[in-house]
Amino acid sequence: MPLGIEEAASLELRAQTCKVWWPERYVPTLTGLSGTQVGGLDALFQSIESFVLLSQETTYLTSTVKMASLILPSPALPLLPKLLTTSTLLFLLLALLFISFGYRVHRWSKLRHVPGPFLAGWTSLWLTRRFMSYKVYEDMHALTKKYGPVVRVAPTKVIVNDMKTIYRITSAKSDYKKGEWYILARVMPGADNLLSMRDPKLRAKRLRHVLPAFSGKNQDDFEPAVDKTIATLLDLIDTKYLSTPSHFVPMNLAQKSHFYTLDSFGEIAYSQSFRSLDTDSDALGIVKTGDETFPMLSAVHNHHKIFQIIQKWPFYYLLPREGDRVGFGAVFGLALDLVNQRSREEKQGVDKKRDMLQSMMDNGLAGDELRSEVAMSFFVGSDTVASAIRMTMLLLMTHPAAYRRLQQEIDDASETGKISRPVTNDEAKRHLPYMLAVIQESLRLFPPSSIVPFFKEVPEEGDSMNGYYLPKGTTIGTGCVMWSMNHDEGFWGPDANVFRPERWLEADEDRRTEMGRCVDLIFGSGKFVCAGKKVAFMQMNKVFPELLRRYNWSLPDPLRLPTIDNPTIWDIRGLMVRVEKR
Ligand code: HEM
Repeated sequence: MPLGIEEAASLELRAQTCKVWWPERYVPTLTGLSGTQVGGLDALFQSIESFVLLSQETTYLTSTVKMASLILPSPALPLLPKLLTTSTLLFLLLALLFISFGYRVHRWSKLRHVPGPFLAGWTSLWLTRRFMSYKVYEDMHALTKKYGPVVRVAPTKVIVNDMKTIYRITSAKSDYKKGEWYILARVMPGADNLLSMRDPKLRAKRLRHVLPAFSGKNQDDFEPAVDKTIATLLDLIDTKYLSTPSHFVPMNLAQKSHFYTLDSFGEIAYSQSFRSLDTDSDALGIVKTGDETFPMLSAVHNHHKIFQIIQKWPFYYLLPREGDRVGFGAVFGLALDLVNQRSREEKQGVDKKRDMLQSMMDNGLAGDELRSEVAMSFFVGSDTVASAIRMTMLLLMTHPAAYRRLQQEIDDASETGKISRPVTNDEAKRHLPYMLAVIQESLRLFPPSSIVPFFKEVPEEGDSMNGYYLPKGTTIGTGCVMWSMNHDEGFWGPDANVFRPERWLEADEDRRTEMGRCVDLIFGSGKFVCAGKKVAFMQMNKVFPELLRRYNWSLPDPLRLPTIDNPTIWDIRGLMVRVEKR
């Protein structure tokens, strides 16, 4: 039977996802085993999905077997064949089920006082389904509205929708640490990066190696690198994508914003562009790798253990590796090339570059540790800001009053010489207050990583919050509540869901600070705060003035509006815009 468009698109997505995780060299074998290309990969994908869903159940079973092995003493082993009659097997099965049930009741009872959906207290699959819907941010909002600030979302997991509590548990002095979830951020098998590293002592050491690179202390200002990329972006638009009243040239703004953040991050971090804007293509496949992996991540946010399993023998051999032409393997290869090239230059006595990579090397980072930081940075350093830029532009194009006011502010500042061409970060911060309000308001409405849970682990002695005691072994999702906190009518007022940058200018200083603290949380906070926050704001502050003073932007076709999903960051498909020179 012919496939419908949606079915075909879903199968294609699954097939693509498989290609990322099972690089090209495996795909022919897998498809050969199972017949047609898409059908075979689809079947494979379904088994992966089932595997993911069952992994949690496997964990229970393992615990059950461990408990059973304590009950069955080892001297009984030689007698085992005699004991294995049908009735003893049946008895053992029942005993296992009983122990398993007991284990679940015990686990449920630890957090029974915390409100939440009934099923969530018994099985992790409830939360997994929410993650896989890509709408977990809305679900978390609905839950906190119904149950209050602390909600149980899985047998050992809660979310907390309270700004003060989140600041407290993430503060430098708190004993909370990153939960096992963070292993999902281990981009390179076997080598942790700053984001995936959980051990507080190792993290403190890595921070010393890595943080100076992000803060820009050891290198030239990052601005020239960003200016260079903006010039390439404007050049691309001027030469290829300008529409006129009689001639429409569609431009995919979602894609170009990602090219901009990727290339400017390349310049800042490695003194070289990734040539996406130059070539107007995802030249190194980094964008594609991220886009294909994120849907997969949403299935495992609640099943990090599966990652621990596949990073070990024998699954290890199936993982992507340098030398692959696509997927993560290709990205590791790129990380290796960048590091090797820099080491060669060092040996040849080439003048030291003053970028992030050099700073990390000068601070003692080398080998796999360095490569893992580089590989991770391709994703954290570009996807999030690209998401913020595309959502801001979409909000502006759909809110003409805000759009006009911002364009006017930029025009006035240009005419009076308050901002130069290209605008500096400092000028933007001092002379474009409405633009800063637009950015804050856009980040508030669409926090870039609003479905990512960033689970934190309650300390050994447990903790009490908002009237609930949380014992050791509980983890708290501090990320996937960002949408909820930033759409809370109690905090933001009845127009919490409305894009209204003016709220930032109308508020008095105390209130503005409080609002800023709430939005700030989308970057994490305290000892877990995003290392690239300054870089992210600089990339945004510098690009909007250039885009708006030079061009007019609009959505050309009201019948073909873009579709928006959130399989980890905001993904807008079909953001085809009309760009006209002013
Ligand atoms: C709008 C843009 C961005 C947002 C919303 C964002 C958000 C976040 C969040 C929520 C975390 C994790 C916090 C936690 O563990 O609780 C994080 C970590 C991190 N981010 Fe960002 N980020 C952005 C841009 C960037 C950029 C541009 C870079 C690189 C230049 C970057 C580098 C990092 C790094 C290295 C970490 C790990 C920090 C650590 O664990 O100590 N981020 N970010």
